[in-house]
Amino acid sequence: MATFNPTEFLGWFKKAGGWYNEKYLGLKPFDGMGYGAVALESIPEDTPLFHIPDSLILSPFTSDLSQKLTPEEWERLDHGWCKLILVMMWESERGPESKWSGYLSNMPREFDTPMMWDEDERKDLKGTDIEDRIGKEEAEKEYTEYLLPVIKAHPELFPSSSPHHTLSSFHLQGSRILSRSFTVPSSRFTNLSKDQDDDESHFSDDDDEDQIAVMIPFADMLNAAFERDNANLYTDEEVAPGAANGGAPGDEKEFTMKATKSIEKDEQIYNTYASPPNSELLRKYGHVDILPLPSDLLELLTEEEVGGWGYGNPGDEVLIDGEMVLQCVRKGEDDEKWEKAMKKRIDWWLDEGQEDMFPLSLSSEIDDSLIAFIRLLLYDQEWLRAKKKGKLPTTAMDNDVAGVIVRAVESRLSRYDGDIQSDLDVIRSLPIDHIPRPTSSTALPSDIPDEAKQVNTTALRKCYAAIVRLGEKRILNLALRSARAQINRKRKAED
Ligand SMILES: C[S@@+](CC[C@H](N)C(=O)[O-])C[C@H]1O[C@@H](n2cnc3c(N)ncnc32)[C@H](O)[C@@H]1O
Repeated sequence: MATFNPTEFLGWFKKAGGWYNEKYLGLKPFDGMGYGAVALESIPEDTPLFHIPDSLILSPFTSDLSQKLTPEEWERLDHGWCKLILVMMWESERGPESKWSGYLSNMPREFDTPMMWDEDERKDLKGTDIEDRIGKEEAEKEYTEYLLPVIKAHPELFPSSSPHHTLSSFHLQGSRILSRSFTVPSSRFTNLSKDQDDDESHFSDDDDEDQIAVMIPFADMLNAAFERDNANLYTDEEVAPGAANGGAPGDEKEFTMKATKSIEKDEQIYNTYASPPNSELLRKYGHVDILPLPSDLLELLTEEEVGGWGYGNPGDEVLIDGEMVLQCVRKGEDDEKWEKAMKKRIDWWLDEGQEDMFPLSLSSEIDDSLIAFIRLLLYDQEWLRAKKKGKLPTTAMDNDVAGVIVRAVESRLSRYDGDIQSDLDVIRSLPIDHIPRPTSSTALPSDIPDEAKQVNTTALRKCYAAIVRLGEKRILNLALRSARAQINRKRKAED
């Protein structure tokens, strides 16, 4: 992250039409977090911190790249983040001529997400929810299939000698999008051109449904940590007229970052990344959240699971795959007829807008939708009622449901190589103060000398992977205990 130059970035931002609250907000490095925003004075709640006109958002709609390609070429790029990545490559290629030059030249060039780990390091993620979601091979296929043909066909836009559109540049831009983009309705941009074109014919209602990833300069300078957010990004409809810019709103649409609480001088200004579990934090951003776990959560764990290390991410989750649940419902050798019957039920479930991945969290309650899904597969009565009334199955836990949960969780646990003890050994090999984690004004307690905080990258990656595994195993063990307790309760009642 050493490429960031705050003076250059802020100068570019203002010149390009953005506004920020110079009285209250500064940018400075935070240990283990790269740069972030800091309160220069005590900030009252609701204070606008900066705002970004829509035209300053870097997106396939705001860049001119689409006009340099044929409509067919542009259409063919309509795949995942292909358009945005190519736009970022081309705008980087243009250097100072690009409207986003001061933004792109100040973006990080190095990432610590598992996508960038070597094969050995990635093995530490075996069994976790990240294991199958890194997607390196799929991403590279996307580069070869969709981007490379356009890049090769347009040497005037993408000169062959340039470093800006190689495979490694593709990974760089992809990592930037993964960790810094915002999702907005595409109608925001299509309506923009609608107003300009004064032609409504080619805008359908469906446009409102589409969400696209875009890069919002400055908004992506804020770090985040579990339940520490004190600022939020608002669209203009959500901001009172005249609040932004400290005065009259501009003619153009814009996004505004506002303080959602009063913020003390020198405190870090945090946005929210929606408190994802550590597996998602690591996959997307390359870090994990560790906090001292509150006593009510610690009480749910055994002494062995806490292991003298009472930290974790209270927002942790493990996903149980519907396919695995189906296999656990299967009793012995089922035939083709059974498969077909189950497929019907699962199709119905999905048509009802339900997910087929079920989150378990650090709680003794089992997710209602997992129970309902199991009941749908287990009981013909539930299926007939569901189909007839168009209602989801009930969410009552009984012995058979608990039995399926036990089998599914045991099967999920068997995917890891080691046990909780081995994870704790890796984690405890690093002093807690050497693992980046947020305090209010700096990332690490300031009385630790800088040299002592230096941790080698491999050791930190190993530790992050172990923290993800530990968080998941704690949750799975807890779910196992809850389901077994249900079975025991029933047995006792029967006795
Ligand atoms: C949206 S950017 C925030 C700005 C970034 N720190 C920078 O210097 O450009 C997200 C990245 O910031 C870092 N980050 C954010 N919150 C963090 C946290 N709680 N702990 C460690 N790193 C964090 C991670 O590297 C993440 O990928």
